[in-house]
Amino acid sequence: MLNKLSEYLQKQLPFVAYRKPNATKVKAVFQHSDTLHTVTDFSESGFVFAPFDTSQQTILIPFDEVLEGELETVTLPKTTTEALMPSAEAHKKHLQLVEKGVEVIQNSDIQKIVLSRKEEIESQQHPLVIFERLRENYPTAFVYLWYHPEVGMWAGATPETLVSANGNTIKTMSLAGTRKFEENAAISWNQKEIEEQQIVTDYIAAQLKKFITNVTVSEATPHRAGSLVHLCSMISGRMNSEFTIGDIITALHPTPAICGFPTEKAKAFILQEEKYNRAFYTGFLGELNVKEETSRNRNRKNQENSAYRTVRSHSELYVNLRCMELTDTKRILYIGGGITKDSNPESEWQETVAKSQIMKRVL
Ligand SMILES: C=C(O[C@H]1C=CC=C(C(=O)O)[C@@H]1O)C(=O)O
Repeated sequence: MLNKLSEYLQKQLPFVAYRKPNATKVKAVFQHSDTLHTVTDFSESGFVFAPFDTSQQTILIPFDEVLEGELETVTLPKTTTEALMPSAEAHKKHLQLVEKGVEVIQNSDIQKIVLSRKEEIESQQHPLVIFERLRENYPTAFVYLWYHPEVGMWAGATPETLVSANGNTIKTMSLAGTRKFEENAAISWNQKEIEEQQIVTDYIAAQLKKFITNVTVSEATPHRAGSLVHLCSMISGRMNSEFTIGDIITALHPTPAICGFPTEKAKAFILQEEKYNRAFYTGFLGELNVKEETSRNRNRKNQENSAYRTVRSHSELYVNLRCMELTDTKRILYIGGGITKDSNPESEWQETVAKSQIMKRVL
């Protein structure tokens, strides 16, 4: 598989390689042409790559060729930029952005806004080395390397599921609140963190109730993401048969975990005040409508074995967090955090620094 990935990189053809949370095998999807396929209503089948702002194009890499297996080790030099600190100017800019966010929240009905920044690092660490080290460092994350010649190259290790659908069974999570992970240390989550995660849970549950009769929400528990820990609730249910995965995706994205609440007002603030294009950061990605054929007996008592085939579809989508864009000479990291009325700008800055180290560690 390594040779094929190198060949696709060299020929500048679209591909995606990914490793699912807690899996050992890598999957890779290779597109046989350099056409730019886009998604219109999520009835398509392929690997989807969606931006934060849905007025921009959602890209699809069709399943032209899919390989699955162990990936050979990349024998190229490995460096790290973990100790690299952002500039004083970036610090000041982020503090100002967060202060503005807190002020707007305190003076309006907005409860939460997720504010972010990007950080450019001069690095030519090879994409396949980045992919390998993300896999080594973050076994419980969804780790990927994605490329399309007309769009660019992205890599990441995200802890967050947007939605997984197996037939009509829908599962998702509400993830928010961030602390540094410390071995054997019990975390006492503060009111700000509990609230920011509850906003996400309530929103997701309310949105899903439009399509699911019995929505189940688990208690919030700590969810480790490399050197960080978040608060996480699992949310699930069975989608009523008149709806599709497209309805669920459209209702969920962008959740308050990466945008804010109320959605439209938070989004308007982000688009106006962040002053940069998030592009695919805080968008989502993953397998869309993978078709699985199963054979079943029409009648179990019937020894004649009149089997019939059913096609079941499954999708597994993740929120594009802890990610970077790879250009020829730079690695551009995207990082953010949830702001509420109680946010402390300096702590929010520190949180983005801690999140950036997830990526710097492998550069
Ligand atoms: C927006 C990001 O994280 C989100 C997901 C988990 C915890 C978050 C937080 O604590 O603020 C964010 O909502 C990011 O990592 O860039």
